[in-house]
Amino acid sequence: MTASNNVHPHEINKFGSQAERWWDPQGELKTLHDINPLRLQFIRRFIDLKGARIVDVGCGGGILTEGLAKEGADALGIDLSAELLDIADLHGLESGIPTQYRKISAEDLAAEQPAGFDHVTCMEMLEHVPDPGAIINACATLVKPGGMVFFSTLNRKPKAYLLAIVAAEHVLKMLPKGTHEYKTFIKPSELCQSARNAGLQLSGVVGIEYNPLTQRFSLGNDIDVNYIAAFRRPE
Ligand SMILES: C[S@@+](CC[C@H](N)C(=O)[O-])C[C@H]1O[C@@H](n2cnc3c(N)ncnc32)[C@H](O)[C@@H]1O
Repeated sequence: MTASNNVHPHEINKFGSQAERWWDPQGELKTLHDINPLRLQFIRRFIDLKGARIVDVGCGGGILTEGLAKEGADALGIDLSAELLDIADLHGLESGIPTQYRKISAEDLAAEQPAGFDHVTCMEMLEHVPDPGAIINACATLVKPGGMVFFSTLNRKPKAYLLAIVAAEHVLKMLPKGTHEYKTFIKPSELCQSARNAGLQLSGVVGIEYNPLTQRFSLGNDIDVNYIAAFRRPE
């Protein structure tokens, strides 16, 4: 599979159609807003963001990219949705937080700038592409030796089907219907195997847990649903 066809156009259109509501913290993307501080908290366990050159792969409207830049990173967000990149740019202008965005695939950026970044983030994106392994390879190429790569995704477990699709999309309506497809979810063992094949070493993994009573997310040991994994590219 090449970079140009490692994309589901319907996924790009689906997320692009949500562009105008992307930055509404109570809107359709509320979950991404709610988990963003937790993602940053996990990332900070491994790296110093200040001055670090980071590429955020599949950045969407820039929720994480801006969060990284706010903490002093030199952050570039890449995505294939022009609508989302426009919204990300616009939000950056409004917030005054300096960020850059480009419409380019991870694979093409990796060919253009191998080892061009101190660290790489790729959150909630792998389950939306035909060949996640190719994205993992590209991320491993983009990072400098000694740098970290962070992936988050959904675990292919019945519990994730029940919570991330049945509950979140249909019962609690936290996410728009059709956001996720169970068969695209990725087991931590599969993510680790692909990352190992790409030359990355696992440094840590954490679950993002949801408590329906408090309606709050937290980091924890339960990786059955949504999880973040940190990998290092050896020197
Ligand atoms: C669920 S959103 C996650 C956005 C962002 N990473 C976050 O977590 O805040 C998935 C994003 O992946 C992007 N995407 C899907 N396929 C892609 C591809 N092949 N290359 C780059 N971005 C892609 C979509 O346009 C969308 O912005």
